[in-house]
Amino acid sequence: MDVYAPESSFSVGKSPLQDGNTCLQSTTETVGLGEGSPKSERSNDMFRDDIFGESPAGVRKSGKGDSITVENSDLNDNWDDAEGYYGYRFGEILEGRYEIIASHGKGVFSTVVRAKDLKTKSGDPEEVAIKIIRNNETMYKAGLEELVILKKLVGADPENRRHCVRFLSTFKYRNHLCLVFESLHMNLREVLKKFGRNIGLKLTAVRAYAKQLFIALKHLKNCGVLHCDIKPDNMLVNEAKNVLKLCDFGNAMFAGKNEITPYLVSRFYRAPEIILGLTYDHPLDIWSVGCCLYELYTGKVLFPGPTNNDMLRLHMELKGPFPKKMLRKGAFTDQHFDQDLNFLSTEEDPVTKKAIKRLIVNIKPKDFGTLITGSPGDDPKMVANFKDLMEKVFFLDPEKRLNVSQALSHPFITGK
Ligand SMILES: Nc1ncnc2c1ncn2[C@@H]1O[C@H](COP(=O)(O)OP(=O)(O)OP(=O)(O)O)[C@@H](O)[C@H]1O
Repeated sequence: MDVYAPESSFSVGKSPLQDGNTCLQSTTETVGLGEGSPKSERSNDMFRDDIFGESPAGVRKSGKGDSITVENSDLNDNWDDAEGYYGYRFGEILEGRYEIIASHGKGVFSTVVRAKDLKTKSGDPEEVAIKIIRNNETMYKAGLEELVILKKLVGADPENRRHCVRFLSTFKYRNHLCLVFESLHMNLREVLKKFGRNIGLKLTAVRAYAKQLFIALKHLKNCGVLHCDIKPDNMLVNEAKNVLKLCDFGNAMFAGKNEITPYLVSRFYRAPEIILGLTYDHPLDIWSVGCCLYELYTGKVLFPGPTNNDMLRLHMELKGPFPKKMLRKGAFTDQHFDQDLNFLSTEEDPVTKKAIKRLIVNIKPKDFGTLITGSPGDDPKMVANFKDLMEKVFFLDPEKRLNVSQALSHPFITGK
């Protein structure tokens, strides 16, 4: 299989019943939900709120959106709400060119709208997505950083084959930085909700998405970019759901000497090197992709820790104790381990309700096989290959973790 070959159509749900739409089993483009494709459900998704770090509003590098109380920089701008989100209207034309037709979603950092580009080269209107950054100095600056990364990624992919959402242009409108992208249909959190709640997607769909994600990661690596916020919410698919693109480069940074912070990446998808305070690099994104692939296949979060300390315990319950060498290098190791490098679980005393530390020794790793059992109809060889890929992605030590080139040539991806 040519890993760079475009994807043909496939169905995503595990069974016709579960899909609630028998069309999903066909290989035609009627795979979508048809009329009234869902507007993003992100803003009222309780689950989504829970995946952020200890900090209430998630983590943005350079303080971007990290529990920031946003002061509207210009209270005379009565088109903004109190939090600096732009109060757009349907039918409104931005930049004399983009007519807003629907909403795509809302994040900590922006509102994303669907718009018609009325000034295309061909003369036919085309749909675009416009990310309207909140009117706030910190977010504006962060938006400019995102722009630098987007330009780098698009410049290095002239043929649009690397599965990163296509950045088209930028403009400033009523004090908001606006980023224009190709418009996609829905994010994978929504796909999972619609087609795979609690039971996940078909392994063939997971494989197709995995391949495209690794192509995106390879592109990021070639450009020296770390995404730092890979999660199903930041993966978009087209209407046929056979093309996936990575989006939201708002946390992305160039690899190199970056600030050590225990809250980078949404918590469930956060690699152990981040939590322990080691230097980090491309393997951190591989870890997040691994968490997402497991979640896509099973419909369940692999490491649903409510705190960083719980996350480390869950990591060890799957993979066994951390290598001592790794722990010795961590800037935050002493928050979670004693002097002899035994794990200290932070728990609530049932009587006093105060936080106490409990020493945990002899943590035994699980066999990944018990977590991935395969679903009826799955090719056993493909299931075995998937397990093997997962085992290699979840090396606690980032230096031993599967790298993106190895991932692209892994039998689960190549089918060989
Ligand atoms: N090009 C696009 N096409 C379709 N939908 C999109 C597009 N870009 C973004 N969206 C939708 O808008 C949501 C928010 O986008 P994005 O993550 O870039 O914004 P954000 O403000 O940085 O959010 P977050 O709070 O997650 O960091 C996405 O999860 C997705 O549902």
